[in-house]
Amino acid sequence: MTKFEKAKVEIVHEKTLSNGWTRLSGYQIDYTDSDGETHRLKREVYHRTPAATILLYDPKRDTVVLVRQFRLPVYLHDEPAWIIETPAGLLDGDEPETAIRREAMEETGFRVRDVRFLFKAYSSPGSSMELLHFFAASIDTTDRVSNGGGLAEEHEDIEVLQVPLGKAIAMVEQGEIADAKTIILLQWAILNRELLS
Ligand SMILES: Nc1nc2c(ncn2[C@@H]2O[C@H](COP(=O)(O)OP(=O)(O)O[C@H]3O[C@H](CO)[C@@H](O)[C@H](O)[C@@H]3O)[C@@H](O)[C@H]2O)c(=O)[nH]1
Ligand SMILES: [Mg+2]
Repeated sequence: MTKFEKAKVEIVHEKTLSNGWTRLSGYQIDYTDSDGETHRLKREVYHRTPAATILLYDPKRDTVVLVRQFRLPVYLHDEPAWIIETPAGLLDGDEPETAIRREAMEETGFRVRDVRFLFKAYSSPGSSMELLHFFAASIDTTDRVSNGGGLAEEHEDIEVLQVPLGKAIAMVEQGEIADAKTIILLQWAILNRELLS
């Protein structure tokens, strides 16, 4: 018997509060709690679409490929806002693997050969529907077929970095890498890098 055996949820009402880049909805739900009592709750949800991210690891050099770009939400924290992340992008209706191959190429110029699906994770489940698909691939210098840098028509302005894995981990500890998906993939690399050699 789990705590939530009596719990259930009924959606009573949904209203679009904002319909810009991301739709924001206000919900009223009848939440029956673990004691069997029903309460009407208000919750707001960002309808983020699925996305994917990838660890590009060069086993010969023990380096990872990271991207640096401007992120407005970080700027609003008064922090340095050109932050370092693993390559990532929205699926835009494609299968996750197709999408991550496309994003890796657009952002870094690396053509990904074999790709390994790792896991899916909700990036912020209390407020956002975003579900991130995590991948890893081994690359070497010959797989770099263009400069990457992102799509000019979307005003993407991306710097491509090739960083020793040990240095990237030190950058997490020093706060120089502060993006959750990136930290997850770097830690996966420390635990599992022999799978990519
Ligand atoms: N017009 C408009 N464009 C936007 C907005 N927000 C982002 N864009 C543009 O939308 C494109 C999204 O690029 P992707 O590479 O597909 O996505 P991403 O921004 O890298 O997203 C990834 O990282 C995010 C931050 O960690 C994640 O939130 C996201 O799910 C994904 O993993 C970029 O050209 C970006 O400038 C907006 O509010 N308005
Ligand atoms: Mg991106």
